Amino acid sequence: MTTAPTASHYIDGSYAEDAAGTAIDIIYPATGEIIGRVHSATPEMVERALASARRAQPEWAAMTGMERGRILRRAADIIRDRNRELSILETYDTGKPLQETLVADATSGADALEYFGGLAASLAGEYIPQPGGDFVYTIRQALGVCVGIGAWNYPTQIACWKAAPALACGNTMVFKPSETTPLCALKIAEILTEAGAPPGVFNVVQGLGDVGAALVNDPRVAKVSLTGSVPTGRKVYAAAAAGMKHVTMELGGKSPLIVFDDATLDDAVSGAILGNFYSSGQVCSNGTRVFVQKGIRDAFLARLCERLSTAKLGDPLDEATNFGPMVSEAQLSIVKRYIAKGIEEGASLAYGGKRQPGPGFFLEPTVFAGVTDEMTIAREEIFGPVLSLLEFDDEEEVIGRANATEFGLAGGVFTNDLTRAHRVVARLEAGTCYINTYNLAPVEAPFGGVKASGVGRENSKEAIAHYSEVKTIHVAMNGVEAPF
Ligand SMILES: NC(=O)c1ccc[n+]([C@@H]2O[C@H](COP(=O)([O-])OP(=O)(O)OC[C@H]3O[C@@H](n4cnc5c(N)ncnc54)[C@H](O)[C@@H]3O)[C@@H](O)[C@H]2O)c1
Ligand SMILES: NCCCC=O
Repeated sequence: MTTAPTASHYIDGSYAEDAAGTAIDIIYPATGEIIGRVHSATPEMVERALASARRAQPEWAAMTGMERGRILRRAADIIRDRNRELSILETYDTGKPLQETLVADATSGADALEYFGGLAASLAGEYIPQPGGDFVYTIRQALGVCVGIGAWNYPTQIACWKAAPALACGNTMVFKPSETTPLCALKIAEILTEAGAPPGVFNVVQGLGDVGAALVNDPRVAKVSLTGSVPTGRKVYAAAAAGMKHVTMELGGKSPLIVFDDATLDDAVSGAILGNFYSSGQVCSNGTRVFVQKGIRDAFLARLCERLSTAKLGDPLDEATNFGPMVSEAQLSIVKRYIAKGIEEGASLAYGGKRQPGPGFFLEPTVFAGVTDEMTIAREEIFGPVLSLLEFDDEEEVIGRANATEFGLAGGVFTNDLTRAHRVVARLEAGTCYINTYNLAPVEAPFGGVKASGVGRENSKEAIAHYSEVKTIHVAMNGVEAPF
């Protein structure tokens, strides 16, 4: 299979190139090899993409929801038919093991297109009766041209989670993938065209932050949906506010995972593994602060380390591999700096911590014990395979400590006392909570953060409100009275 893209951008229903743009190497994280190259969008490419999206939007919005939905559902079917090929591409883009990408990426993208394709026909307003037979009705209208900006950890999923609700509502989109993972969104654009989306409905341009900023600042853009870090979120939110644009902000986290001493030990350890080491720890909602009640702390740590010793690091394209490399040398360096900081500040390295010799950006799954709330590794998002284990005595204490962060993306509780579980999650300051499980994100359920972790929700019926607006129409049936 060839991984090099046909061209850098996808505009107005076909691939487009402008070699004048700065070259961006595409690096396979498992080997460090350059497997392709794209060019950052020049101002001319940005203009072409936005003009195309603007041109296409009224006609796309004028189609019935049924017609738009049919195209999205056809795209979902094509994605499912090509799941293996798309999963391999996702693995080349990100380094995530094929074992994972086969079930979590293109499939999740297909779920979004299928779900919002199904909803499209039912997007309707309300009829509101008024005295004397007058009435009000509302209609739900598209916003216009939307911009999607992606992070590098889930390139297929992020493109689809943004495109599917946007397009279902009658918007068009210009999507800018992360410069680290430029491949997958191009395939989604190609598939949408194959499924029948008219030219300009979904466009992809490559580039770094400057290209993202050019899109966000353009007056033709009505909405911006960003998946990225909190610092980038602050910049993009501010730029969007200047243009009074709608936003969805899916940002970073430092989520708590609370394990009470009555939890089923192996389930709690499974939750901690899913919440720290899936995708080599590069998941926004990860429960990286694992609070374990004192009575089971030693047993928990021993079992966690025992199970980590069975992780299979290696060639991500080998389906037996279940732990891949970090996405880039740069991200690996960031994480290594955090590991050094953890040691320097007195946390005890209980497992891993080392880069794997050889090519690629492999870092061992890493566990710190004896972590305290003030340590850097307990406060900042690391975005790598580093779990911090903290101890606690009681419920009240742990809720206070769990919430003592600027982030609010997710949170989890493991306990067999379900009354306590519901009581605790009700008080966690987080957009998504888990009881006796962790890190699920089905398309039917809202996903997003509170506090600095974000604004708005992706997925579920909630996302419709973030990609459309309601128009209110008052109708008089009995003439009009006026004071003079
Ligand atoms: N909440 C979520 O759903 C979610 C999901 C995945 C990742 N994330 C977060 O993403 C981060 C990791 O991804 P990253 O390193 O790619 O994030 P990042 O913030 O560095 O970049 C995200 C995107 O924003 C673009 N960008 C940068 N500066 C910009 C600007 N001024 N204007 C417009 N666009 C700009 C980048 O080119 C990239 O496409 C982590 O913090 C992680 O938690 C959040
Ligand atoms: N599978 C959900 C991932 C979202 C954040 O990284």
